[in-house]
Amino acid sequence: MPAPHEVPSNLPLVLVDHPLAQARLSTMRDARTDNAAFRAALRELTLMLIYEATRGLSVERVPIHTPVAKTNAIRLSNPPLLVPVLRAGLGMADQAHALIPESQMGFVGIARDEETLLPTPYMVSLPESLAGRPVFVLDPMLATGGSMVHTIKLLLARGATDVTAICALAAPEGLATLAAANLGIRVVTASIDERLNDSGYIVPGLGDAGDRQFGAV
Ligand SMILES: O=P(O)(O)OC[C@H]1O[C@H](OP(=O)(O)OP(=O)(O)O)[C@H](O)[C@@H]1O
Ligand SMILES: O=c1cc[nH]c(=O)[nH]1
Ligand SMILES: [Mg+2]
Repeated sequence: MPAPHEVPSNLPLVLVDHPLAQARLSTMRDARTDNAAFRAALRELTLMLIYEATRGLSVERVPIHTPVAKTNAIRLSNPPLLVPVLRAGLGMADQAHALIPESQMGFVGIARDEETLLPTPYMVSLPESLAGRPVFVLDPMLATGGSMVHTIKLLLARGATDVTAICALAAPEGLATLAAANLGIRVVTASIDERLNDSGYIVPGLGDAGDRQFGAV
């Protein structure tokens, strides 16, 4: 495993360490934050993560008139498919869609087995072909990396070649798993935390991101 904050060299990573992003993440980390405030902080953090993730997307120029003169409008020429990983990724979906309203959305449902820590998929709703389309996977937590690797393999099997994993926070172990899987993706996250504990939770982390938003199941 890499030491904390060491990023595997074959895994492009954008660390969104802006103070406003760190403030929202701190609200999410605080055990006193209730479900509603947690959801609000995740929405706001998602705005900043998507802002950074979209920075390099291709754009096209379309002639328009302002009230004063002719100019070129700029719009995304190939908007990403948004793929929230249920449940916890649902809390990022609306905000991402609000920022990129022309995007389509697919869905993947995975629950981690808390004994084995292996991903247990229960739902896939994705377009047949993803060739030529950027894809943003939305999941607040990258812990062991098992759920993210499973999701990305579903996307690659449909022809995706441009995948970005967008996470509120990531464990070094999960980044190492992604790098070892060599899937050719990039990661956008607001934090690389210290480690996983014996139960597979991110430390210091924020607990169970699904439960913190929607209640325990
Ligand atoms: O990297 P991993 O070790 O696979 O863990 C990360 C997964 O755990 C959480 O989901 P969880 O399984 O708790 O499901 P939930 O969103 O329904 O709570 C989280 O949202 C990720 O999908
Ligand atoms: O810390 C963790 C690890 C996996 N999933 C979560 O929701 N939190
Ligand atoms: Mg959960």
